[in-house]
Amino acid sequence: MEQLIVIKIGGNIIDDEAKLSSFLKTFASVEGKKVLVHGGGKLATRLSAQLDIPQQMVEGRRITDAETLKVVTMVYAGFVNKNIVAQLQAAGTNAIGICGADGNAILAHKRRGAAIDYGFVGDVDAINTDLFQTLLNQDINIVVAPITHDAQGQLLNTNADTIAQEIAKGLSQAFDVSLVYSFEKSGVLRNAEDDSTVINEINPVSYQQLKAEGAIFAGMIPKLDNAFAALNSGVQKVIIGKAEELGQLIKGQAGTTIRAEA
Ligand SMILES: Nc1ncnc2c1ncn2[C@@H]1O[C@H](COP(=O)(O)OP(=O)(O)O)[C@@H](O)[C@H]1O
Ligand SMILES: CC(=O)N[C@@H](CCC(=O)OP(=O)(O)O)C(=O)O
Repeated sequence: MEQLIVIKIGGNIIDDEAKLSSFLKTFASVEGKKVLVHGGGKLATRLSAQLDIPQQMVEGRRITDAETLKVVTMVYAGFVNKNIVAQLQAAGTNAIGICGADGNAILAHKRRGAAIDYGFVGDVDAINTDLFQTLLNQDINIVVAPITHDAQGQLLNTNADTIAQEIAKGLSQAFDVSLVYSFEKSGVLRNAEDDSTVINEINPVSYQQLKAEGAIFAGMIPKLDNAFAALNSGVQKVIIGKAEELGQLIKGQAGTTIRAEA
């Protein structure tokens, strides 16, 4: 099967003009079919503060009220998405920027049954694989913002790590998919403050141990949960590592490789 790389770019890189620009140049030079998923949570939080809209995160998920939904849509599906596409055009690679409502790319429903009310947060129901395949077959890179829709006119906010996992999973019938979570650190670290402590491989058993020891915490927990979910649903390879090392990550020469079995 033909290869497809789904790459998620972390919030701290999005927030750093120089790092983002360098990452996008590397991304543009990667051969083959690619999807880039981004968020922009830090910028959304900053803009909300400027607009006096209080923000609350629960387990890495933003409680999204009606005003916050407007901010995140403007930030993710607006500035961040279009800035990335413009930079990819400048780097000589064609790209199209979409959110989940565009071309019915990602259908979701408002989260239900949770102990707390997350507001306009969406859980994914379906990826429009035909749309992704049509664009990829035209050699157009797809840049995806983490805003979904429910087909009833409601936009929803969905975590970007989850969007990357769902796209990777959805396209794994048609492609041999590698999923790369790139962010500001060198991989999953034994000591989250020490970039020299990269763990080369993680499996479900070592994951539970590292979590129990407190070595894996915060945003890394949902990231790894998404990584295992992808591997258990047909995705061939999942790698977590440094955005600056994208080339090596894709070749499996850097970062942390996630394994479905011990
Ligand atoms: N063992 C670990 N190794 C690396 N990062 C970790 C670890 N445990 C927790 N983290 C935290 O997880 C964060 C990454 O999660 P998150 O901020 O959600 O990702 P992203 O940058 O992709 O949006 C890191 O910035 C780091 O603070
Ligand atoms: C529901 C939910 O939490 N959505 C996320 C989407 C953005 C995101 O995931 O961005 P980063 O990857 O930059 O953190 C949020 O609004 O923060």
